[in-house]
Amino acid sequence: MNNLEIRNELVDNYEHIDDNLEYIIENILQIGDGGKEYKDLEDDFQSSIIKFCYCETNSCGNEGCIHGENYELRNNQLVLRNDRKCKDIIYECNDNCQCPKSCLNKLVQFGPIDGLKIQNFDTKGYGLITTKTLLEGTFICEYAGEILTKTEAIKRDKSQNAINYILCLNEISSESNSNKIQTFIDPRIKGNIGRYLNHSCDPNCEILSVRVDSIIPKIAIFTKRNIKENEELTFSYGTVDLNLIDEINKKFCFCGAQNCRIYLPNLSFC
Ligand SMILES: C[S@@+](CC[C@H](N)C(=O)[O-])C[C@H]1O[C@@H](n2cnc3c(N)ncnc32)[C@H](O)[C@@H]1O
Repeated sequence: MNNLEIRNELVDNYEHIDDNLEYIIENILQIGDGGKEYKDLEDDFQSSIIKFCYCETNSCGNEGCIHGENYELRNNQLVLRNDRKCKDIIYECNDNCQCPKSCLNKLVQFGPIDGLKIQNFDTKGYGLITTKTLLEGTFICEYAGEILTKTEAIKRDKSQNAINYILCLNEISSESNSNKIQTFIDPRIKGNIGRYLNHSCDPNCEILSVRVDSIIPKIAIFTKRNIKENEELTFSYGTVDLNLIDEINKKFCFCGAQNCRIYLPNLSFC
């Protein structure tokens, strides 16, 4: 499939298996409580990135361009470059950029790949498999849900005992090492296809933080290696710190990997 020819807007044809869930194709802001923390989050959610580029080439490879050269064409498909400038954080080009419409630095913003299927894995609940083979560096989907304040994330974390969907992304600011940017996403009730991805201690996918036009990052799932058809897609939910897991929240991991850490990772709120 040639992504470049087919996609120039977000396309997501997936749906939930449970009618009580609301399918959303992008992150949305939680319902507010009017407090300062919520208002700050709302400001961030509504703010736009003002750094755009003026590149004349498809790859935005100009020296000084903050965006480009994150992806490359392999087998007629856009995949992550191994030698990209920044390993964890990606800035994609947006509508304000002056680069050509055919710019290669737009991928996550166009939505999930085709061929994802929800499957029941018994001990782990539902999971996501791919019905086709995938190259290393392929974008799978976003982990999209409600963007929460930290207070709301902690509150919901305490009440989501059986199955927990809240993901906390920690980014270290380049300006100051001590400045951590935290993003809390909950796709439990309002979420996209990414909410079905299970954890593995030896995952075949990884998460990257991707920004297009908002300060709030998208959490994007990419393959870490070539993947065969019908394989389950997994990523690591984080680290396991037994000192931080209380008995009630200790959950066994059933990933089946040789290096399995026995318990599911716990949310790191600090
Ligand atoms: C983001 S959801 C993944 C989808 C979920 N399995 C479902 O049925 O909707 C995360 C939850 O899935 C379950 N889960 C994910 N990975 C697991 C694993 N390796 N072992 C056991 N349970 C797992 C846990 O209940 C976890 O809180």
